[in-house]
Amino acid sequence: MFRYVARSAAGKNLLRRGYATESAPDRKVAVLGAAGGIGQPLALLMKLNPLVSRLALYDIANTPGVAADVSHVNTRSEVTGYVGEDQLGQALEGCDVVIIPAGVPRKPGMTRDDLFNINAGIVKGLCAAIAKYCPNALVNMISNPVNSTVPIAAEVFKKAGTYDEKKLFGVTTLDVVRAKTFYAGKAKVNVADVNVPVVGGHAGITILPLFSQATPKANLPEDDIKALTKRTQDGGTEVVEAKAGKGSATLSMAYAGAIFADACLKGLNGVPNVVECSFVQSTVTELPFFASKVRLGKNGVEEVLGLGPLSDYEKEGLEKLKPELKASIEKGINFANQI
Ligand SMILES: NC(=O)C1=CN([C@@H]2O[C@H](COP(=O)(O)OP(=O)(O)OC[C@H]3O[C@@H](n4cnc5c(N)ncnc54)[C@H](O)[C@@H]3O)[C@@H](O)[C@H]2O)C=CC1
Ligand SMILES: O=C([O-])CC(=O)C(=O)O
Repeated sequence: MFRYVARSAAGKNLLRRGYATESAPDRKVAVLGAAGGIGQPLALLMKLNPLVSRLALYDIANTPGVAADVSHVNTRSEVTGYVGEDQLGQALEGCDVVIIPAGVPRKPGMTRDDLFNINAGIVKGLCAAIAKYCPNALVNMISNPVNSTVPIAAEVFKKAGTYDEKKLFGVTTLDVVRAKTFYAGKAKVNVADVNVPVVGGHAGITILPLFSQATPKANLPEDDIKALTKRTQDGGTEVVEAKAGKGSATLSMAYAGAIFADACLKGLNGVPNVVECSFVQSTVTELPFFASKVRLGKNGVEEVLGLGPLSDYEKEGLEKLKPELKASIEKGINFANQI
């Protein structure tokens, strides 16, 4: 375990002095996979978040350097690096939010499901440790394929007797981030004003942006909506191809992961009306997990919001995505339950 807390000559803890946000409650956040492409910038962004008081950075390698580096940033949280399975329990103990970007990323030509064989086992192991060391934490699952890793996590928690459907989230915020950016460009509106819900799941056609509900309204022609939908669905592949074998989205994902974790922390702290899209246990459709708008509160999910009115094109997209999403969910459940 590596703890990096700046101390004055008198031994006073400098990182805990003089910040206006110190009245915010103590909140411990862990990043599992913190030395990776997403993990490093995400660690930095969480270090910048004044709602975090303790930041635990865990990976199977290279966390001491990342933790030392991030710990020098003069913000509220105390940073501790943990490396290797022996230190996973300490990293998790007392956590309010656990963010999981651990696992392998895609290379060109791969689907997210091609990552299943490696990442399913990684997620299963990490979730077993969460059940043991911080069963009440909100879990933000980034590792792909999210459509399967979230159901795996749910099964692991059920087996451990700790499952609370209000506390498990598949992070689909990057789909929303992309939909907002692409819509703003096409509609020529200020991107900061844009809202677009994205529902379904987090792979290919299971990603369903609801541009009919986008604000500010722009009345874009149907062809533009179709092109925006396709670009949002293929956003991850666009990055994978541009990186040409060096991985998938990391910087935009860290940004998206930081937005979602911040929303979770605000909900825990009692900030009213915090709403983000996320892949959660759901009764919005007949599928057991589904991404939609979710209101976050003191216990995690406060309310899973419905889809709202859909255009005919979106209704068609919704029916088309269901078989693939159902199969990915079942694949995760079956994996977690095999002996
Ligand atoms: N939900 C989403 O929107 C997105 C998800 N992803 C997914 O996030 C995952 C990570 O991507 P990158 O950071 O680019 O990969 P990366 O390979 O750069 O980093 C992954 C990190 O996980 C660590 N790791 C591996 N096994 C571990 C274990 N058992 N415990 C803790 N750490 C472990 C590795 O040591 C490495 O540092 C991938 O599965 C990728 O597909 C990526 C972008 C967007
Ligand atoms: O496409 C990938 O493999 C990574 C990812 O999930 C995304 O960027 O949306």
